[in-house]
Parts: sequence; C-alpha cells; structure tokens
Amino acid sequence: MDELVSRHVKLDGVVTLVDAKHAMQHLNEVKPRFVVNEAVEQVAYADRIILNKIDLVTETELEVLTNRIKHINGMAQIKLAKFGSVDMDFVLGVGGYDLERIDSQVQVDSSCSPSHHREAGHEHHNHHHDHVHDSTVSSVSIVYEGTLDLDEVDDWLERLIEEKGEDLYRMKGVLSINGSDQRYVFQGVHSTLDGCPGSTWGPDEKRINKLVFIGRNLDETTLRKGFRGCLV
Ligand SMILES: Nc1nc2c(ncn2[C@@H]2O[C@H](COP(=O)(O)OP(=O)(O)OP(=O)(O)O)[C@@H](O)[C@H]2O)c(=O)[nH]1
Repeated sequence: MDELVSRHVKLDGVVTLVDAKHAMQHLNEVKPRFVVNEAVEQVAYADRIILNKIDLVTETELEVLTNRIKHINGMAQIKLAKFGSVDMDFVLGVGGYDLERIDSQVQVDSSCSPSHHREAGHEHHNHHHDHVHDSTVSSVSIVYEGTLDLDEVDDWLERLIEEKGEDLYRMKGVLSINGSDQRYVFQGVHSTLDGCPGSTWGPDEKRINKLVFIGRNLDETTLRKGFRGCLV
C-alpha cells in the first residue's frame, strides 16, 4: 500500500508455520473481548501453511488440528513437515496476491466436502460442524456453475467490503461473467479489492464460479444470497 516501500519490495505471500504439538492450545485460547487471537489470525491470513513437528503428535491429533486449520482457512495449501523441512518452492514464489495465479489457488479442498462439490448447481461450504470450539474466524467457499452479471458482482463486493471489510481477512474468486469468454478473477484483503479478466474458458469447459472468503463472523447464508443475486 505504501508507494516508496512497494517500489523496492513486493508481498509475495504469507506462509504460516504451525507447531503441531502446541497449536491447538493457542488456537483455543479464549481472549478478552476485542483482543485478537494471534494464532487464529496467523492461520487465517496464510497462503501456505507448514504444519511442523508432526512426529510429536498422534495421527488423530494431527487430523483434528488439520480440520481446525481448514475450518479457519479453507484456501491455504497445507504441507506436513518435520524440523521445518519443505521445498523452497513452497515458501518462495507463492504469488498469493497475483491475480494471474488466483485460478490455481482457489481450489476448494475436496476433503472438506461431503461429495461432488464440483457438480453443476451445487454449492459447497467447508464448515466443520463436528468440532467443539466454534471459532468466530472461518472460511466460506462457494462453488457454483452459472453466469454472473459483472455490474451486480461489483455492487455486491463493494457493499460487502463496505459493511464487513474489517472482518474480511482474505477473499479470492474466479468468476464466469455474462458475455465474456474470459474468467474474471479477484482477490481482496479487508477493504482492498483487486479484480481483472483472467484466462479464457475452454470451448467445452464448464463455467464454474469459485469463491473463498476468510473472516470473522462470516454469515454464510448472506454471502450465498449475495452471490445468487448476481446470477443472470
Ligand atoms: N521433534 C521435533 N522437534 C522439532 C521439530 N522442529 C523443531 N524442533 C525442535 O523444537 C525445539 C524448539 O524449536 P522451535 O519450536 O522451532 O523454536 P522457535 O519457534 O524458534 O522458538 P520460540 O520462538 O521460542 O517458539 C528445538 O529443539 C527444535 O530442534 C520437529 O519437527 N520435530
């Protein structure tokens, strides 16, 4: 956002290192009102997550923690590690804010979905209802085949960041726009929103919209309704 700084450095992406042995304890810490839980926020903002020290936990513990992380952030790629050993490519050249790369990043995790989340007309969300601590930070994903009106989309997203910008940590989407052969991609952080035409849809390709929102107190029903209001 700063002109001078941005001339010299670029924000490539946010990589969060999670200590598998101790993370749950910190994610579950109940903070006083208006005090943020930094562990939750660090997971929420991440483009990539290294889940480290997996040798110190049981498979069940790892699964519970992974589900918890996916509930908070349904967008970040997660890599399991011991002693932080991951490929350099996982932490550098992330392109978390590159519009050209949004397409490959908005892959809604199939393990979060009951089934067939890519089917036409099927909306999908990745809330896990089975965990005890219902953190107020979560992800809502929308996967839906159809065509959208770009003006309606603009209005909807503008309204959304105006009303909920402070609570919206990250959002990304690939959209199918009426009258355009190109995908429309967008990404946002709080009240900053970027969007532009992306790659062209294949001739026989299903035009499936994919959106992910990560934030505090997200109202899934309202988000879905807003999205549906943009369909032509
Ligand atoms: N068993 C095991 N130990 C690890 C792993 N990664 C790091 N450690 C050990 O954990 C200890 C503490 O290291 P870290 O948790 O990485 O330390 P840190 O995050 O820099 O320390 P703080 O900033 O104080 O939290 C060291 O003795 C590491 O060798 C791992 O994957 N498995």
